[in-house]
Amino acid sequence: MLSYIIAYLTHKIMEHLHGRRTIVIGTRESVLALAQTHIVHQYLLDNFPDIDVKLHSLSTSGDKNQIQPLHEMARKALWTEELEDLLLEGKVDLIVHSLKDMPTTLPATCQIGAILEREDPRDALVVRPDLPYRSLGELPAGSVVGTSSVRRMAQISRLYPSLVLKDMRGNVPRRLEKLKNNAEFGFDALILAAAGLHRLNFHDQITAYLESPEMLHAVGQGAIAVETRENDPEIAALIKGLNHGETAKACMAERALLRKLEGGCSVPIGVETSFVGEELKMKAVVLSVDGTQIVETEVSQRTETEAAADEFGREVADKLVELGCQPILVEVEKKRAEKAAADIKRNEEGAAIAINDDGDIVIV
Ligand SMILES: NCc1[nH]cc(CCC(=O)O)c1CC(=O)O
Repeated sequence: MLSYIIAYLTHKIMEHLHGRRTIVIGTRESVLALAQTHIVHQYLLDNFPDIDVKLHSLSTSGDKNQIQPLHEMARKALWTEELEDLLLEGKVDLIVHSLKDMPTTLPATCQIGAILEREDPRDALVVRPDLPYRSLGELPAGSVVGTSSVRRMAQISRLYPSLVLKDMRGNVPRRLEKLKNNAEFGFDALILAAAGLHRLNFHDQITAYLESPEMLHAVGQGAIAVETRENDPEIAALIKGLNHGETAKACMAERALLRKLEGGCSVPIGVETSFVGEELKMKAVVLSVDGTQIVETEVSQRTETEAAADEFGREVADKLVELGCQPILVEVEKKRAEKAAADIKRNEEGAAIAINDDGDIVIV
């Protein structure tokens, strides 16, 4: 902690000596991360012409081959914590993230400073261009669907048990390439977040949008978050205008739900939220990994503040517990623990763990 403070103060003094204010934005290096960062960068340039804005991009542990040795402990935070260190040291002043990739609990003294207006939060189906099928339901038995999200897998297995789910990794453009190269990779379709495809101008690749009751999306999907230091009024003032009230409230509610249910392990949880006037409506689902067990609910509540949204998310979590989701959570946790034990053994023989699309932990 002391080293952060010293690094931060040194940085501030140097800046003072140089006169003009420079803001540094921290980001991952993926094309999607850079496209999202560009939105924030442009906003700052347009609204604060007297400030210099620089980018500091980093290939985070989560990005590097998307594979980590087990001793590194695969955690969702692998995507975020190296950038958070830079933030606390004052080497960057704000970080632009996909909210979906952020853990529900942030390090002390970091906070979400703004959440931008949500892009389309739905998942999208991309069918290989030479195939005629237009929906998951049209795909013939045995078709191979690529995704590495347990949430997507569980929901597809439940409705379409004859489809074959196969892990698909890599950044968004790479996944689209793998889909087209059937001879080498053997995929017939893949599922990606619509938001990522839209932001990279891949609208024309989308075969169909998936939504409830077929598929609920991940918590925070489609939203961009700006992470800042707590007690940094200067940066807070610069980014305030980026916050979109309804998106922030909907996402706070989703994150509160997940925080209450996840208990440290990754569970197939899907959500769908929308504002109808001042009423926030939330659909939420908890599934077993194979999709055979499901608990779902839909609740609406007047939600005027972020604190109320947080409270609402926790209430929806309680409702899911009342409806009996606990055995599913316990089962998922048990399987995870068994798998972890087996994998420690495998790791001794050289296996590794990786982080998938929704920040879940998988062994490869
Ligand atoms: N971890 C991958 C990730 N993180 C955010 C997005 C898409 C953009 C978003 O959901 O906001 C994606 C790719 C995907 O799931 O297809």
